[in-house]
Amino acid sequence: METTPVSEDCCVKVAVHVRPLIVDEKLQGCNDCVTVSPGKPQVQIGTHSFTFDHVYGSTTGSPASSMFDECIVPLVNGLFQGYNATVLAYGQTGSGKTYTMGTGFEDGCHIGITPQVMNALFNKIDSLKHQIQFQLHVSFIEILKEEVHDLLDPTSPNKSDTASTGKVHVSGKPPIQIRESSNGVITLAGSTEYAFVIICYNDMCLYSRSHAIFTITLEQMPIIGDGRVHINKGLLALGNVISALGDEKKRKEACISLADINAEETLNTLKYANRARNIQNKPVVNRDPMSNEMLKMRQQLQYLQAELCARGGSDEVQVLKERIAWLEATNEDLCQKLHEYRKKCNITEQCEIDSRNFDEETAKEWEHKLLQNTMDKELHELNRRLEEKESEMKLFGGDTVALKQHFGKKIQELEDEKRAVQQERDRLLAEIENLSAGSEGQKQRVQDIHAQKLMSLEAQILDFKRKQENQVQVLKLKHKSDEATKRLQDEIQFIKAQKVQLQHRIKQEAEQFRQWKASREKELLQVPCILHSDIT
Ligand SMILES: Nc1ncnc2c1ncn2[C@@H]1O[C@H](COP(=O)(O)OP(=O)(O)OP(=O)(O)O)[C@@H](O)[C@H]1O
Repeated sequence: METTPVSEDCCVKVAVHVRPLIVDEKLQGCNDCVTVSPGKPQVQIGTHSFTFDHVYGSTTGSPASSMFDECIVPLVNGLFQGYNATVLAYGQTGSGKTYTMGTGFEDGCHIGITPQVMNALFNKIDSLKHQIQFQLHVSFIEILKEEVHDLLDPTSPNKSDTASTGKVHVSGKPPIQIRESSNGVITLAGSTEYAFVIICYNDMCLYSRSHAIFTITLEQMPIIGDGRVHINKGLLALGNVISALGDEKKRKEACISLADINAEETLNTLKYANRARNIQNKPVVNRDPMSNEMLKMRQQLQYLQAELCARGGSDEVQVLKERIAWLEATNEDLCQKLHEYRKKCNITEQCEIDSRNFDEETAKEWEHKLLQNTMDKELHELNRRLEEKESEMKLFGGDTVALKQHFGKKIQELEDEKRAVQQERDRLLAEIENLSAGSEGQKQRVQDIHAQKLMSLEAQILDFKRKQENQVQVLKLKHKSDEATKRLQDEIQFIKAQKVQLQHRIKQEAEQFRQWKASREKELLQVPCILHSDIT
């Protein structure tokens, strides 16, 4: 159980119950030794004066009939709120503890505290039974010679007798162990505890005893729909002398006798009771942690439900609804604008793409034209060089032919002349041969003529040789010329090859540009389709 402290501390309340002189005391001639101040909770004994919370009995004290309402009812009410309480009757033997606590039942018309507590308890349970489910647990023990015995033990042979006589009897059960837990709670290990969902007054009265501790444990669960949740658990121990000083809230009844023969004991009792008033308590509510949480949630739920109900028909809700409607309309409008903006963005973007495409195309065309121009110039230069070389070649080629014809003719002429000279020589040599058979004179004359002719021929042959040497020189020059021509022809071939390559490149570049332009135009033709699909 969780305990919830309350804000205020409180002292143990002490009430003094002064019983009248009983018959035996009167017979013994006893006199009153206790004086109660009229209308005040004060008691005088000899020279001692004590002030308590209440003083009942005697001729000048409060009537004992008001004791329950004034002292006990607040404790019973506190029990339903989850507070513990103890009512302890203290006093010497025969001072009226049993009479006051009402556990004897032998006094006929008198009803003591315990029966009244039970009566009040069941009345209250009855009035709340539709809202709260209750469970009562009772235990009843006695203390005799410092041993604790269970008076609710069903095996006890004297159970019925003790209930009727109100006297203390030892049950057959082993002594109960008194234990104190770490949080100061006193428990009675081994005691029998009776649990009652619905208990009647008479049932509880069966277990009433004097010189004993009667403990009532009350558990409460609110009835909410089908669910049952523990709220708190209160403990009311009537006459609990064991844990009196450790309990959280106590009501102390001090019973005293008026008889002067008990004056010393009465004085001690009053001193003890007076000290007990100084004991400070800090009341706490025993609450189940789960129920505590549930209670918070329930309170929150109730608060929210109340707020919801309160707002349900208020102007604030109407304003909020209108604001929601306005926000929704604004949102729709903004969505529409966003859609249109995106559409425009797409178109602008496409225009930019087109622009970029246009720029790219222009640049490409410029590049193409520049390249074509450069290559045209290069081709033109090649043509110029080719023309030059061909002109040079033509020049070389013309001279060579003319020279060839010239030398060919010359060689032919020289060959002819050489052949003619050789024939003439051969004829002369033949004539010289024939002259050997003729006259000496004739021979001599003929030889002379022939010698002259031979000389002339030899001179002619020498001339031919010289001409031939010139011819050789000319041929050497021609060879050189042929080599130059060959180089020139190679150059022309090279230039022609370059020209062919350049023309091929020009053609290739033009074709590439044409293809690029065609694909660009094709892309541009596809643009409207892209826009259409994007907008859709
Ligand atoms: N207020 C009272 N008015 C009339 N008679 C009383 C009152 N208080 C006690 N008596 C009577 O005094 C006698 C002794 O009382 P009681 O048995 O209650 O004392 P006790 O303190 O319980 O004694 P013990 O400690 O020995 O059990 C009983 O006969 C009882 O009827």
